[in-house]
Amino acid sequence: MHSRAENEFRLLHYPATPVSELATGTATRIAEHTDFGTITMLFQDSTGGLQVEDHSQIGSFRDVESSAPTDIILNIGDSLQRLTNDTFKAACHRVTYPPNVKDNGVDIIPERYSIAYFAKPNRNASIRPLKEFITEANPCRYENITAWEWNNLRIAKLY
Ligand SMILES: O=C(O)CCC(=O)C(=O)O
Ligand SMILES: [Fe+2]
Repeated sequence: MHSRAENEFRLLHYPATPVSELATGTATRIAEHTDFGTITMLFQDSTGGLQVEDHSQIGSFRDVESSAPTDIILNIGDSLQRLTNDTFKAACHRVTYPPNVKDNGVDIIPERYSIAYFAKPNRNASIRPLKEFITEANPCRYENITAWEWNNLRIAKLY
């Protein structure tokens, strides 16, 4: 399913931004979203600001703090959620101001660098739920669609 290595590699640079703009929503670093592929490997610098939504409390986001810049954060993406028929749920995440900046009286959040490696199924592969994840109690939840069709549907919705 990943034999063609149709993956994506993204180098991100977020410029320094006033806290007030992020707090009021005039600016965003990256708005909440799920990734489209199966698994994303994420490397972040020490600036912070990455948050993930708590599946048990939808709408509430928790800070993801790395203990070292060499830490790798693994995110589940939509394709793995579909393939596993919701057994593994995609992680909804976003980047905003780092924890505690408001209390520390910081006006400008420093620039931020991160690297994301998106593992994606072969474009022509179906991401219909695998039969191992379909049971009477958990019937098939997703239509048959290729990874590329799904990718393009998500892009069309975002932009
Ligand atoms: O910069 C980050 O840590 C997150 C980037 C991200 O979520 C993405 O590019 O999909
Ligand atoms: Fe992402």
